[in-house]
Amino acid sequence: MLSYRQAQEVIMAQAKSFGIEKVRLEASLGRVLAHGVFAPRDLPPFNRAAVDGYAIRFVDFEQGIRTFELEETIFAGEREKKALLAGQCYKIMTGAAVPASANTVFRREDTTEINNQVILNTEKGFEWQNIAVKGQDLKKGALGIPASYQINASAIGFLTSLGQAEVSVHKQPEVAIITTGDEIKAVGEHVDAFQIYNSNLSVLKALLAEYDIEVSTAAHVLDDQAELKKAIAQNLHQDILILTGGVSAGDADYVPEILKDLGVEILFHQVAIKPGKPILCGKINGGAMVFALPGNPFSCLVTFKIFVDTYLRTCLSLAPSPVFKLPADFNRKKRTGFDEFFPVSIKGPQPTLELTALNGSGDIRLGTFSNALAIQAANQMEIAKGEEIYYLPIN
Ligand SMILES: Nc1nc2c(c(=O)[nH]1)N[C@H]1C(S)=C(S)[C@@H](COP(=O)(O)OP(=O)(O)OC[C@H]3O[C@@H](n4cnc5c(N)ncnc54)[C@H](O)[C@@H]3O)O[C@H]1N2
Ligand code: MOO
Repeated sequence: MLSYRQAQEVIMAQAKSFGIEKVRLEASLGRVLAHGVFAPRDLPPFNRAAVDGYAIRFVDFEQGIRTFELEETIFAGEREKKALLAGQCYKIMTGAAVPASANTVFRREDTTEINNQVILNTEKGFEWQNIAVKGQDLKKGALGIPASYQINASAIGFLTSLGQAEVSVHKQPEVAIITTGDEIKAVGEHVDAFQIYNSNLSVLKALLAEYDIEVSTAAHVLDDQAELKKAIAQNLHQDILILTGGVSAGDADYVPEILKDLGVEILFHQVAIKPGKPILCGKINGGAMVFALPGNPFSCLVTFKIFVDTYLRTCLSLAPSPVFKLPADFNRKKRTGFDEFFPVSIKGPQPTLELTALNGSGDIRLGTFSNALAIQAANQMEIAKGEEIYYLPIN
């Protein structure tokens, strides 16, 4: 049986680009830049006053001048009318362009203005004080954001400042989800005593939405071999097909056989992890990468995070999800020789990982009260309180 890292290698070797497209900047949150974006001009584009105050010539200050003639007032977006002469100052507002004749700004609080005279009440001052100098953030022609950057709110702001109305991003894959099981109902449908709601479908849609991926098909199929075969066959042309349930050893666990019958090449079936051992991953020539995730809700979440995520990130040219280390504030023993994943919360001013209650992989609370997935390595049979362990941020 493969370890999850070996399985990730197998998945990464299958990664491919889904192409490149241009999207409006407002619609680009979560998308991954296909090309670097360069600065079309210096940023800031002018010497910008960083405070409300008075702009002077630093040479005047050096020569001991402390009282200045107020020459004119400059608001943000305005150009000055005259250059400063010795002993003169501008009143200037935050965000306004500091004229070329000035190179130091004093805060309003450090001055007294009476009858067009401005008196400095401080002996501290330096050249370019309180000025964001033209090009200090980014020089014209310099790389602003590199390719393979996943666009977040800050980047939307940055790209707007770079004057980008649209950006080239990696195309999203076409993704289909098929959930299986006679016991599964959609919310709103009547549920009998032995039936449950289709939480896996909602979880998978939400996990894909983090990449701004909207699923193209979402179907639920009963444990009926013919129906399941039909539904799978209809979706093998997609870029990614995600199934949940029906991959382990039960009498109604038809997924592996059906996939083989339909010509899907099985890349691996079962990985040495808990939860999520029954996962199957396959691919059809010229068609879908297939992930058959275990039906248990937490297994479904974990296997998405470890495997589907790895595939998506590699295809979209993103680096693998980062893994971090913090001390555990609990003891934990494990019986399997597998890598085990369990929900934890990062807590406290000197952060530690705290266990989140979860009654096994069927617990419908999933990682709701956690923000990380801790990893107990295969060979680490016991975690002692205080020991540093790896975790993957989630939520
Ligand atoms: N004899 C064995 N039995 C099981 C094994 C095994 O190795 N040998 N593996 C166990 C593990 S581990 C898991 S995980 C499950 C995986 O089972 P399946 O992927 O075949 O899934 P199902 O049997 O269809 O369902 C399992 C569980 O999950 C619930 N489920 C299914 N779909 C959904 C959904 N869309 N939303 C919410 N919950 C769902 C389902 O009702 C079951 O309770 O197998 C173990 N058994
Ligand atoms: O190991 Mo299964 O994936 O939890 O219940």
